[in-house]
Amino acid sequence: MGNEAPKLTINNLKIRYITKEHSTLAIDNISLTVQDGEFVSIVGPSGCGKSTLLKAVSGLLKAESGEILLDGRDVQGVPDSVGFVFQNDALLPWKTVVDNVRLPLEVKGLNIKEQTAQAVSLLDSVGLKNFEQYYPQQLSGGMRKRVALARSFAYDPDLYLMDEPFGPLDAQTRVKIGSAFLKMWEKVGKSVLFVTHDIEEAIVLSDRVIVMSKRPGRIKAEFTIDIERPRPYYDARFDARFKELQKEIWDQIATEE
Ligand SMILES: Nc1ncnc2c1ncn2[C@@H]1O[C@H](COP(=O)(O)OP(=O)(O)OP(=O)(O)O)[C@@H](O)[C@H]1O
Repeated sequence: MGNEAPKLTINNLKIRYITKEHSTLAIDNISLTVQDGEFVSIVGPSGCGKSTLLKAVSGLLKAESGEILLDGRDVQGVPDSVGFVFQNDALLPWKTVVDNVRLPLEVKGLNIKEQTAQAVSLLDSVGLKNFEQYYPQQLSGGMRKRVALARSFAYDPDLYLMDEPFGPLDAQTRVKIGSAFLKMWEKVGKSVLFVTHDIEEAIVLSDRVIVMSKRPGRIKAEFTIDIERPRPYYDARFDARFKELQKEIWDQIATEE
C-alpha cells in the first residue's frame, strides 16, 4: 500500500439523505479512483449527486455504506490533505485580498515576509496584480473567484475538491479563470476531483471525465481525455479529438435527462 495506493479511492459508496418526511438515495454504489496527480471531472444531470459525492469525500457527509480512502487509508472527519473550492467563494470580508490568500501560509508557519511574497505571486498568476489591498466586496464576482483560487493554491493540498468553482460566471470570465487555473495546476500537478455542468470545461481540464446517471447517481460512463498537455485552454476545443469527446459525453448525459 502506502505510495502505491491511489490518492483517492471510493469503494461502493452509498449516500442517503434522511429527513422527517423523506428518505432520498442520492448516490448508489459509486466506485472510483483518482491517482496521484490525476485530474478527474464528474459531470451529470442536475440533482444526480455530484455535490453529494464531493461532500462525502470532504468528510462533511456520512456514508450509508462503502468506503473512502486517502492514500489507501480510511479517513475520519475532514482531512488536512484535502482542499476545497466550492461555488460560494467564502472569502473573509474583513480581510484584504492579500490577507485572504496569506491565511493558509500563516497556518503553515511561514514567516510574514514569505507569506506576503507567495500571496502576491499567486495573485499575479490569477491576474490580480495591484489588487492586493482591496477588500472582497470591492471586487467583481469573477475577481473574488480568482482570489479563492489563489488561496486554494496557497493551501496547496494533495487533493483539490472543486464544486463548480467558476460558476456562476459569464462565459468570457469563465474561460479566463479556467485558463489561469489550468496553467497553475499544470505547474503543481496535484490530484483534483472536479464537479462541473460544463462539458467543455471538463474535457479541457481533465485526464478523465466520469458521467453520472440521474438520481440515484451511479457511474454511467468514463472517458479518458487523450489530448496532449499542456493544453491551450480555449483553442483546445477546436481540436478534432475534443469535438469527438464532446459529442460522446453529451450523448451519455442527454439520454439521462
Ligand atoms: N441536505 C439534503 N437533504 C435532503 N436531500 C438532499 C440534500 N442535499 C441534496 N439532496 C438531494 O440529493 C440529490 C443529489 O443532490 P446534489 O446536490 O448532490 O446533486 P448535484 O448533482 O450536485 O446537482 P446540481 O448539478 O443541480 O448542483 C438531489 O435529489 C437533492 O434533492
